[in-house]
Amino acid sequence: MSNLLLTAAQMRALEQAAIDSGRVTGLELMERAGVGAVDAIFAEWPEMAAAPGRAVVLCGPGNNGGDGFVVARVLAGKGWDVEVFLYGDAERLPPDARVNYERWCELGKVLPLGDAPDAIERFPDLTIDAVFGSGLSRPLEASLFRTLSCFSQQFVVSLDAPSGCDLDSGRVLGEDGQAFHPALVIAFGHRKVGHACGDLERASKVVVVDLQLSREIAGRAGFFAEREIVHAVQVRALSPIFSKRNDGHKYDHGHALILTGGMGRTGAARLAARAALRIGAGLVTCAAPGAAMMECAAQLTAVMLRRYDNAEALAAMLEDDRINALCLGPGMGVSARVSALLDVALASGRQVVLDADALTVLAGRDDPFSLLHSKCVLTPHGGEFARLFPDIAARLKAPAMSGPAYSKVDATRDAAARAGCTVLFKGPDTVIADPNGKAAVNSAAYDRAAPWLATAGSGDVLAGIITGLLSRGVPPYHAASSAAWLHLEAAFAFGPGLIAEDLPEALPAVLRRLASDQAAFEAVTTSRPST
Ligand SMILES: NC(=O)C1=CN([C@@H]2O[C@H](COP(=O)(O)OP(=O)(O)OC[C@H]3O[C@@H](n4cnc5c(N)ncnc54)[C@H](O)[C@@H]3O)[C@@H](O)[C@H]2O)[C@@H](O)CC1
Ligand SMILES: Nc1ncnc2c1ncn2[C@@H]1O[C@H](COP(=O)(O)OP(=O)(O)O)[C@@H](O)[C@H]1O
Ligand SMILES: [K+]
Repeated sequence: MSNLLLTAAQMRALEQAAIDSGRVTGLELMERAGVGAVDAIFAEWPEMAAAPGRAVVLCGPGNNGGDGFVVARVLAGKGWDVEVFLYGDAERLPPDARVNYERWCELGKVLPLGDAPDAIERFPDLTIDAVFGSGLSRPLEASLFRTLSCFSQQFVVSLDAPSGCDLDSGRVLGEDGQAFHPALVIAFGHRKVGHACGDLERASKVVVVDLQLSREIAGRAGFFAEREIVHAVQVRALSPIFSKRNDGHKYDHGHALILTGGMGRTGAARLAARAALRIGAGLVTCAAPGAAMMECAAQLTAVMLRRYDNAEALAAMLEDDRINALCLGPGMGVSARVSALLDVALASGRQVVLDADALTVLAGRDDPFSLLHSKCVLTPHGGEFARLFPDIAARLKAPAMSGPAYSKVDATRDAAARAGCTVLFKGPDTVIADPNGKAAVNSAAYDRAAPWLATAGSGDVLAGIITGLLSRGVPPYHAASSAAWLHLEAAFAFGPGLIAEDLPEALPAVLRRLASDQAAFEAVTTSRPST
């Protein structure tokens, strides 16, 4: 599956380019969408393919409705009993949707959508929501939302979008943002940004119907500029950064320095340090204030320990230029002392991960971003993001009243541009952006939902994985996005019951799997006959 996440406008541009190529028409694409949707439904629920049942298809006034008419026709052709309802005026349907409306009218009736709730008494086995897709431009009328909500039973399938949800942001349009929750969403062509972030109900599933646009558009890889593209993060088996050279020395893999808080507050930094070591940093040192040395010494083994009591001591430590990545924030507290440490770390020009309290300290400054540089990574959760970027957070929080709505991806891109460094904005939908507009989403949703990752200290582990990757030479944006993916995979490798300590220990299993995927990939490529 492609890991591109498109905006609605990008999807339209791809479809238009395919149509302009003269090799496919809009009507053919609509047919592919509708036929593919029925295949996807039957793949999801094979019992439906085996025994035709009763379906309700709710169509809207645009091409999403057109897809609905195709689905109705295909289901009827397979022996289903299908009732079709239309929101709006058939005379005003766009041309392709109109053609499919007329084709359906040769087979059955179309009733006004307001009558649809009566159909519930006939116990539909399947409901198709084809009211709005990528063309949603304003909030649903309350009566329409009520009608849709009547169908909130198990087998509701939304074509392209749960109607009412903006596909650029995943946000439900409207003051109260009430969401309609289908069991299955069938995305056409590609997943859209809104399938991976925003308010989408995490229990539903998204599958993609391939519209085979690449057949029509040669060289699609370069279709969009890099800064316009959003990727779903996926660490491929091939990446050399996760394995180590056979002849490497520990210093070839970097030296990460993690600053701890005071006595009784060193756990967060120790978690980060363990994660940095597990991801392959050659050396990891925790630097602790004198009063916290005993506490750290009692807990650390492979992670080394140094003492620092103030900013001068940190500056002296950084004279060792083998230390190539720092992590500040976890458990450090918010004080003038931490602020001074921040200055030293940033002035050193090293790669720096700023997390937790370091972000709060930064946010308290008159000019939070003046010392940041391109080798920094900020890892805010929602609260820290709002402290650092209050106007951006307010814009994201305000009700989305029209589409395309401002998304978490837009917000993270704006934040990264302002900060001049990579920003990783945490949450079930973690977004990573760099100052040039590069952006990716690591979505813990659908088949990758891992709610047990929302546990104290898991963010500290993430900061440690990023620091470890930076120390190994992975550039900031890639370190942050790969770390988000590895962190989630580690949560899966362990499963429910996970606590933060388990995450670093689960990383070897994730790396082992990547290595075996790589071996499998190499076996395929080397056995493939050359042409
Ligand atoms: N362009 C293509 O070639 C293809 C498009 N496809 C389908 O077409 C969809 C996009 O079609 P459209 O651009 O026509 O968009 P939609 O079908 O999502 O709806 C747009 C229409 O709804 C109206 N509208 C928007 N929000 C409204 C609201 N809250 N209340 C009342 N009316 C509202 C708009 O004014 C417009 O008339 C995709 O999601 C996909 O399902 C697929 O058939 C694949 C091929
Ligand atoms: N519902 C969720 N599903 C999956 N991951 C989540 C969820 N909520 C939070 N996370 C992830 O858990 C981590 C929590 O980090 P953070 O908020 O900094 O907490 P802490 O400081 O306690 O470690 C982040 O990586 C975040 O992306
Ligand atoms: K829909």
